[in-house]
Amino acid sequence: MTSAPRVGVLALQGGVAEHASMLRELGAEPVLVKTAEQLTGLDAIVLPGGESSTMDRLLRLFGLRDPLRDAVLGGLPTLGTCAGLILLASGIEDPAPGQQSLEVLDVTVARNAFGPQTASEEVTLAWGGGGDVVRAAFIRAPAVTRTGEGVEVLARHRGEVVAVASGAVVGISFHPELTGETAVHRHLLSLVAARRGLPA
Ligand SMILES: NC(=O)CC[C@H](N)C(=O)O
Repeated sequence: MTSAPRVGVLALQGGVAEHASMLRELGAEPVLVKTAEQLTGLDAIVLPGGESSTMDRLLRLFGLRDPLRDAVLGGLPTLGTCAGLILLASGIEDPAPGQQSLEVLDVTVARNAFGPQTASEEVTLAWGGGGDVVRAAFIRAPAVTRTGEGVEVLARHRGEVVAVASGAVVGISFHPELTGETAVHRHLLSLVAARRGLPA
C-alpha cells in the first residue's frame, strides 16, 4: 500500500482550514506550510483564497517566495484558488501597489472581476470537456484575461475564463472548498498519482 499523499496548504493567510479538511476527507495528509522547510517532501500544494497582495507580502517576508516558486517550476502539482490563482499568474492587470506574483502560470488575471464581496454567488459550472460540472462559490473572484501557450481552459463563468491548467499547475477563480465540491481536489490528487506512476 502506498502512503497518503502529503499535500501542503499555504497557511500564511486566507481560507486554509477548509482546504485541509477537504484534503483529509479525500484521504490525503494536509500539511500546513508557513516556512520553506515545510515544502520538503510534499506531493502537491494548495494556494488558498484570501487576499493575494497580503499573501504576496508574507511570502516574501518569510523567505518562502523563491523556494515555493522553485517547487512549482520543478513540477510539484499545484492548485491555486482565487487569490492563489492570482499568486500563480505571470501577470496581474490591476495589482495592489507593489504587488508581485510567482509568475509560474502563463496567464494574466484581473482581480475582483465579478464585483465586490456583496456580489458573491454560488453557481454550477461545466468543468473540462467531458460533461462534468462543479459547484463553485465566487467571492471577489479574479478572471483570466489572457492565456499563454499550453494553457488549457477548464471552465468559464459569464463568458470569462475561471479555471485553467498548464502541466501540473491548476488555477481556478472560485472556491470549491466552500461548497463541498471535491472534483477539483480530486483532480489535484490525480496529478499526484500520475507523478507517482500510479493509476489515478
Ligand atoms: N476570495 C479571494 O481569494 C479573493 C481574492 C482577492 N480579490 C485578491 O485580490 O486577492
